[in-house]
Amino acid sequence: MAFFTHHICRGLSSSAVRHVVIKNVTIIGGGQMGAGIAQVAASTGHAVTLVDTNEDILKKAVKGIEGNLKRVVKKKFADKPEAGEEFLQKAMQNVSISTDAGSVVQGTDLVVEAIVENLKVKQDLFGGLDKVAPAHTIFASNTSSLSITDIASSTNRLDRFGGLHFFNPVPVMRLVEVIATSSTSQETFDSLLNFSKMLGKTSVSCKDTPGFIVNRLLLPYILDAVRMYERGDGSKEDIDIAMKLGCGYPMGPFELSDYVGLDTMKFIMDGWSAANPDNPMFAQSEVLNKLVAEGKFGKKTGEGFYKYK
Ligand SMILES: CCCCCCC[C@H](O)CC(=O)SCCNC(=O)CCNC(=O)[C@H](O)C(C)(C)COP(=O)([O-])OP(=O)([O-])OC[C@H]1O[C@@H](n2cnc3c(N)ncnc32)[C@H](O)[C@@H]1OP(=O)([O-])[O-]
Ligand SMILES: NC(=O)c1ccc[n+]([C@@H]2O[C@H](COP(=O)([O-])OP(=O)(O)OC[C@H]3O[C@@H](n4cnc5c(N)ncnc54)[C@H](O)[C@@H]3O)[C@@H](O)[C@H]2O)c1
Repeated sequence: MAFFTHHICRGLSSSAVRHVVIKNVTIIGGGQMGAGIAQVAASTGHAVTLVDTNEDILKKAVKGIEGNLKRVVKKKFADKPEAGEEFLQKAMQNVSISTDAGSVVQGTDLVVEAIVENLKVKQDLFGGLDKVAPAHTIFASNTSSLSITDIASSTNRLDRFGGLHFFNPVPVMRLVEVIATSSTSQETFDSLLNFSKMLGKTSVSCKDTPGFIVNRLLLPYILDAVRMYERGDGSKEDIDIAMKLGCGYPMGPFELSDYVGLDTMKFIMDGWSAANPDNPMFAQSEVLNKLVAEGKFGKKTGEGFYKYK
């Protein structure tokens, strides 16, 4: 009931409350999610700096963004190739890269973090950035499963901190979950909603609860599929076919796991298992542990539940 009232209040007051106009965005983490968020933000007119500790990953991300945009342009501007070329040039000019987050946040309105799913690493990153980012800068995490409140606790800007949970692949998936903690200001919440709208996404919000809406429902489904496979009740191929043809899902649970990344999936599981040690849902999975130990993280490494080479 408390949540309902809170939610309505946010909705009613949103038109009256000012929001920060987000023009300059720093995205930290140049992997699948960071690159996707950068692509969408750059192609909707935002000046984007993509940051990663690994320069090769940044180069790969920029190449990937350009390749994706070329595909989009070819389709969207089929009758107007010049306008398409101009769109591509503008979007690519909006993207710059850096390996030093601290030096680029000076001029940024919003930091979106999409680094490894580890609380301590995220806290260290935000704690450091909090000391150097301008006062008006909003911080947001793209975490799949961690508490936004816990991540924000490493900073002194609890009112300017929220969750922006995008879905993979970002350019295609239309949803963003916008999460306010009990300390997030209305202005910050509205700014994040407005930013999501500017990216062309539909947003939903919920309390800062484990997995928010989508992953709270998706995680048990995927883990049940893994247990079913481990028990030998069905092959992974048949389980995938069943969920695609029986439910109309675009990917089966094993294809989706490989797509998300088995390393990320294990980070999520381990985090929830530590928080809920008695819940059998989060018990260790032998199959998942083995694949991750072998460096088979799914599509991004060429092998996971399936081979992609
Ligand atoms: C235990 C833990 C479990 C929880 C994990 C949680 C993880 C996380 O927090 C939440 C998630 O994200 S959950 C995950 C949520 N995600 C899901 O559930 C995803 C489920 N899968 C899907 O929706 C579809 O299989 C895809 C959209 C991936 C591919 O579609 P398809 O029909 O099989 O193949 P297609 O015909 O080739 O592509 C169609 C169009 O998409 C375009 N495109 C494709 N990839 C692209 C990229 N990387 N970039 C840009 N664009 C890309 C492509 O160009 C084409 O565009 P066009 O304009 O039409 O020519
Ligand atoms: N993969 C998905 O489907 C998905 C969907 C939604 C949300 N998420 C979340 O998004 C985040 C990133 O996931 P991903 O799939 O893009 O991971 P990824 O492994 O593809 O990319 C993570 C990137 O972060 C970089 N990195 C790590 N620590 C860093 C630091 N301190 N500073 C700068 N860069 C750093 C790594 O070099 C890597 O390139 C995670 O929190 C994940 O839970 C993932």
